[in-house]
Amino acid sequence: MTHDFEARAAELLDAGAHGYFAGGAGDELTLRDNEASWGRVALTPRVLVDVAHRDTSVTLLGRERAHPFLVAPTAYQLEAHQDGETGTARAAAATGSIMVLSSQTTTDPREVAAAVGTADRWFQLYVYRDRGLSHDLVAAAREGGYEALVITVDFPFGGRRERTERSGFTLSHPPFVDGLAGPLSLAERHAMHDPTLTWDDIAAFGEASGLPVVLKGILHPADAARAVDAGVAGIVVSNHGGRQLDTVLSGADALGPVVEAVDGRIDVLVDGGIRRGWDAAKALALGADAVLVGRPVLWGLACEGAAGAQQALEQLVEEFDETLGLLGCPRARDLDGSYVTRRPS
Ligand SMILES: Cc1cc2nc3c(=O)[nH]c(=O)nc-3n(C[C@H](O)[C@H](O)[C@H](O)COP(=O)(O)O)c2cc1C
Ligand SMILES: CCCCCCC(=O)C(=O)O
Repeated sequence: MTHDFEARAAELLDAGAHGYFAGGAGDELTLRDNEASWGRVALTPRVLVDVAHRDTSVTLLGRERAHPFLVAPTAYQLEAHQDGETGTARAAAATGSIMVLSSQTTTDPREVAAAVGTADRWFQLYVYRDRGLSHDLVAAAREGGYEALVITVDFPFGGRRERTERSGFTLSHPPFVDGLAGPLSLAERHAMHDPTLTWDDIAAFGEASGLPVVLKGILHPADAARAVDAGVAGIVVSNHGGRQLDTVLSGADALGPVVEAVDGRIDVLVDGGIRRGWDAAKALALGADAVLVGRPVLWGLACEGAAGAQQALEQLVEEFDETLGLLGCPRARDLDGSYVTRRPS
């Protein structure tokens, strides 16, 4: 059970690493609301529908995928378990999930790719002040056969992560990027991010990489519309797992207006607080094309390496399939607003 992994990981990980992985920004109101807000969306099932056979597949960036779950990019996975990013990639491959590898990976993107052959993989890009460094990361991603570039746009600089600071997190495994930039302290690592990044910079990375671009960290419908105009292939509605600005809107609450603004012109993904298969069904009913999952995979990895990460993903997919059946909507593609109701607050 993913909740068991969460509890066990808190015991297994040292306090520093656990504080970093689990923590959010400020008073962690958004961190808590990320999970709570899926609970405010109620499922409204239909009955007497033949659900003997269910189809969990969705289409994303023009390709059919077995189910709507992606592994969210999370940094420093060797701090969670010796299987690290390679273990997570194996788990993703075994479950037909797209792995999104972080720019702050502790394993060379090409090594991660080599461990999973032709399995689907995307690369998450941080645009650093040193643009050459970001272009070097893109080059490594290209060599590793990553199929899309997920540019994170909600990190002009790091949020106020008080739990991480209190926990005394330090890195014992140097991130891959340190091999390009030199060893960095945590403060220097924060300072690498480019606070001058604007819409004008996005196209350059798309053109240089030749890969479809997905912008991660959109909450405002006006930014979603701007992303469509910028020519990207998709967006991720995300508040970075509650780790950037506390009290911002949850993914679940931001999704509807964003979907409306995008109006089907590009793919819309969402993350934050998705812990159960039925949360993903709600996301699709509200108009998302797919969902990303961060901490549940990390907790599985921390407890049992690649096998634990795989178990966490398998549980989500299984629950999603069951939800389609019990909801009376046997095809994931048919989920729409008629299957959800906002709980009165
Ligand atoms: C420990 C940790 C590290 C993260 N590292 C990154 C990262 O390197 N790049 C990025 O775009 N997002 C990063 N995120 C944010 C996740 O991609 C994702 O948006 C978030 O975790 C989703 O919420 P969830 O953990 O509730 O599923 C990180 C999140 C966590 C918890
Ligand atoms: C320590 C600064 C870099 C953090 C990059 C990873 C990340 O996005 C996170 O949320 O943590």
